[in-house]
Amino acid sequence: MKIFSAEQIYQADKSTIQKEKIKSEELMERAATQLFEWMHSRLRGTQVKIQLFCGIGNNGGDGLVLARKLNEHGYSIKVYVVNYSDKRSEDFLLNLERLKDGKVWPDFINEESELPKISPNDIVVDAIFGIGLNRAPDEWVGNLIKHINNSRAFTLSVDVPSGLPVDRGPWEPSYVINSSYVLSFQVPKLVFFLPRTGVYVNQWEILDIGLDQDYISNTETDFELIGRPEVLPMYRPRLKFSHKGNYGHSVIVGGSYGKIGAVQLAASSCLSVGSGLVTAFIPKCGYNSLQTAIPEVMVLTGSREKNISGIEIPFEPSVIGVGVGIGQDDDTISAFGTFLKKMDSPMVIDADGLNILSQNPEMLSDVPELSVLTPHPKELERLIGHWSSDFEKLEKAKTFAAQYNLIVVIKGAHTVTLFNGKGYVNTTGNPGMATAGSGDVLTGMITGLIAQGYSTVEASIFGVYLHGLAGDLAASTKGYEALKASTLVEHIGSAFSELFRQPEMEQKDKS
Ligand SMILES: NC(=O)C1=CN([C@@H]2O[C@H](COP(=O)(O)OP(=O)(O)OC[C@H]3O[C@@H](n4cnc5c(N)ncnc54)[C@H](OP(=O)(O)O)[C@@H]3O)[C@@H](O)[C@H]2O)[C@H](O)CC1
Ligand SMILES: [K+]
Repeated sequence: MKIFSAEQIYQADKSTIQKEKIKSEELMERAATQLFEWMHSRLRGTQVKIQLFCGIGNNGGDGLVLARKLNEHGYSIKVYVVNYSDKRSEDFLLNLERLKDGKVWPDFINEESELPKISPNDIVVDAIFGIGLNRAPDEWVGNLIKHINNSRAFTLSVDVPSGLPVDRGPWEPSYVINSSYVLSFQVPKLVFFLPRTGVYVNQWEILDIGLDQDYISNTETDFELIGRPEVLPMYRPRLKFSHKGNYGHSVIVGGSYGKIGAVQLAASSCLSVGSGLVTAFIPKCGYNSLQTAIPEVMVLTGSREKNISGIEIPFEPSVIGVGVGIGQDDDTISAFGTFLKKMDSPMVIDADGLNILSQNPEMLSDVPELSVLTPHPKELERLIGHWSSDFEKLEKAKTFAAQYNLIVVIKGAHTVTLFNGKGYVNTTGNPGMATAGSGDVLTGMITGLIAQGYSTVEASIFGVYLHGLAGDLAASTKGYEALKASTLVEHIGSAFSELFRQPEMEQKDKS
């Protein structure tokens, strides 16, 4: 699903109004009707107090229409207009009159007003600011937002949490609504998925308000949300008359004394995702344990006992996953540098492989083009430097990826794969996956997919999605805390099956 910028959403708005020959107020009515139906289908007339805080723009206008409809259906409502500007939108004004026609008179809140009482049992509708927010809210508006947050009432945000800009980090982090639920019009917003801004969104849902489909399908976006519909077309079915030679030979290079398990996890994930053959290159100390743990994996060792000091692969691998558990011994660093120079196969570089690159940036130009780097935020910071917002991080990482013609997979709650100026935002996974070895599993999975002929970017997007799905399936039986990286590997097969589960079966499961 495409993730539009605010500008593109306004454009979609305009295009819908022109094409359908409707007025903007009708689109607002349509949007707010969706809001009302969402609430009404859940509340079914419950007499809970609903406090609606409406700004003076179109986000506030949506709130006023919703208030009118709730009132018409007998709900107990209280409406406040947060009067932060004289520049009220036309549709706001029109709907203010319509609300008054229904004998609902809002209280106007300004700088001098007392903060209204909000009980934790109330429902707050947050329609103060939408995607039009373009500067820091005034202090008194910020204080109102803090007051709403402190009330602990269930807070339903219209389109976006108020105070959260959609194309940058917030000016003042405490002046943003902590939304219990965001009902976002037509498209998800990027800020829902980024670590510093996603924290304001507990849950979100899209409301389809029928914006122009032609505009939506013909417009290129900088970011895309990756769900099942996006990954299914990437899947490469295995052919009946194929053999292991058709599915590539992966090499996993890594490990050091005490960290052979990292290679074990990567190699077994690589096999489980379908790589035809897998060879591991490790220091001698890991030979017995690795051969015993995974009989399917072939093992090559270097000359040293405890770490890698030279890497010789006596064949041309389809792909190389390198860095897991490799350590940062001086000899390992120079072995890694030499290896990068002589190899042409695409690589998936993780962990200390990345740390070696950040300390020896001259090596970056030797990384084969279109290889994949899989940093977690700390490793990324070592590679690209500090950032002050998620947006700056994404821009810097995009520039870095373009400079070396690489794919950068920024791991996190919503892992973002960056390639060719575009970001692919993953939707699977859970906090149980924040555990030792989880990254090694991802490295193995992406490597194994590349071995089978997936392009490196598809392998990254698909691998990240499957890894998260395996984690979700594992968590459904194990819970978050007990989830181990090896449990992820065990669930890779079910993750593939889950991809092809029919919607009817899902329905049946729910009943
Ligand atoms: N296509 C859709 O998704 C539809 C969305 N709708 C809703 O419309 C809002 C966007 O409405 P808009 O009026 O453009 O913007 P806001 O309501 O977010 O803000 C109103 C104005 O407030 C001014 N502003 C911005 N920041 C501040 C601030 N910190 N303090 C004071 N005032 C501020 C700004 O105007 P200026 O001229 O003063 O800059 C804003 O324009 C969207 O989120 C949806 O809820 C439609 O209802 C249906 C279609
Ligand atoms: K809002």
